[in-house]
Amino acid sequence: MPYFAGIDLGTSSVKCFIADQTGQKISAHHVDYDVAVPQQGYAEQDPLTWWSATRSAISGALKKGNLSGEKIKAVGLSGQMHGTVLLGRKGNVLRPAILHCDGRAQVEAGQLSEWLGDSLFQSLYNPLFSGSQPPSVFWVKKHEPQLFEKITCILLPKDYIRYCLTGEIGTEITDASASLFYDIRHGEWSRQLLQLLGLSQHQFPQVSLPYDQAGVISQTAAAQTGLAAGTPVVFGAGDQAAQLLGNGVLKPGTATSNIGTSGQICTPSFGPVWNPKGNTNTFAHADKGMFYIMGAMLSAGLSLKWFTGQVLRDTNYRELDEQAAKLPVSAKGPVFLPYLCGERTPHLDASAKGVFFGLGLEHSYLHMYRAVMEGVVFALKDSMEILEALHLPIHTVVASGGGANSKLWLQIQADILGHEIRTTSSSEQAALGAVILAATGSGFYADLSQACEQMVHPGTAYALPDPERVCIYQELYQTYRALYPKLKELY
Ligand SMILES: Nc1ncnc2c1ncn2[C@@H]1O[C@H](COP(=O)(O)OP(=O)(O)O)[C@@H](O)[C@H]1O
Ligand SMILES: O=C(CO)[C@@H](O)[C@H](O)COP(=O)(O)O
Repeated sequence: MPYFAGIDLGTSSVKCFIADQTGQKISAHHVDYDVAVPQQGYAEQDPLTWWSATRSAISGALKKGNLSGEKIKAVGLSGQMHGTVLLGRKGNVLRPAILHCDGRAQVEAGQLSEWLGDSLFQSLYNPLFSGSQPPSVFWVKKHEPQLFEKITCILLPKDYIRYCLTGEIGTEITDASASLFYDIRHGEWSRQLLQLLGLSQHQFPQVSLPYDQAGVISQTAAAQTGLAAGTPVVFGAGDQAAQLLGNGVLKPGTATSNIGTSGQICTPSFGPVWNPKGNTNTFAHADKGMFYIMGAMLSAGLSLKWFTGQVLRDTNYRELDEQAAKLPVSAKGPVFLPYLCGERTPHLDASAKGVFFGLGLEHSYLHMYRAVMEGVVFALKDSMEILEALHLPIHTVVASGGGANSKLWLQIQADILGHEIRTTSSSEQAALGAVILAATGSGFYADLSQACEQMVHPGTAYALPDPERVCIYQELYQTYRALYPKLKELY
């Protein structure tokens, strides 16, 4: 039976997931890394650390499954989006990557948006935000001008890993459209932005389809990973398109509620959706011609990781979940605002900060633990409400990302979002999406729909909204919503 490998380069870890043609997990291994914060609001990772972690994740997965590299018929990729990897003339990394959650370039995002006005917004379909590529590159131009002059190539995170695996430079439409250098309306790298920043088309990779073959595993990468030289590698997709795919969500009507390091509500559409308020994103989906619309928060799983790691100093989620689930839900709070790194949807404010509101002597660490989970879901509800106001049909919600491992968090999502929450059988949805791209690109399936039918299966975990808790959370959500406008000035 043929096996396929999917590599998902997350913000907290890189995962290598090996599956057979039915999507069944054969083996998986992940390697964690940190986000460097050299100054307040900055978020960086060294691409060389990604590559070394990816090598270990691949060789670890092969070893755990007792597999030789020859068993893997094709490799696909998924990865954190929007971030900026800068390469020099010899393909050398010029500086640490500036990540999607980096808040340093808020001024630059504002300046570019102001100078280029509505025509830029209309061609990108998305507002620029700090952490997306154009403001980050503009920041480099202003603050590191000598380094800026050395830039030969601007890449997205997972595209750097593919370059290490194959020696070939390239990108694909899901990640290109989310770089915010790509003019969705005209289907090319934005001439306006390139001209303004003094960049040329040659500094950007060619844009392919996610399931196209990008190259093969090189001799060097084979020696470093255990994969066989010559194994086909497909381009892959940005992690939101990949997790949609790994959940089998290709058509409108279903949304994913993703709690990874960051969090997103995403739903497919047949074309880009124009949102004049600019507080959602419209990016290309993995299937040719399809799009998805997304509301994105910055600190989802990260909020819980921060609270358990830095405050409780106890990361036993299972035990904490069990105890917190016993507390009655109360409309009196406390309420947590999960803006630890600023926020994207709906506020687009890199200066926003995390807050616990309404603490009293009656509250314990468990109330705070659950408030963190609730605050994350309130932020996802903000996104859901905007998508619904844009008349996007959402009949079914599928939970995704590391947060879907928590039964309590699934229930909180059902009660706050007011939808039944389903899951799929895989706990590595974005990596499974990368596997699906590999299986389709290597000709094993005719198209992505057929691959999803065969490789994505319903999970046993689900949660139904409880009418009483739904009412209590509606009240608490009003408090949550009222807090940001009152605090904005103080931030
Ligand atoms: N059992 C669990 N209970 C609650 N949260 C969990 C659990 N397992 C993972 N998580 C959350 O999932 C997050 C990681 O999700 P993941 O999708 O792996 O992130 P990324 O792709 O960004 O690396 C963690 O930060 C943590 O908050
Ligand atoms: O920023 C976005 C989507 O806009 C995220 O999808 C990032 O790409 C990172 O995802 P995680 O590592 O948090 O899962």
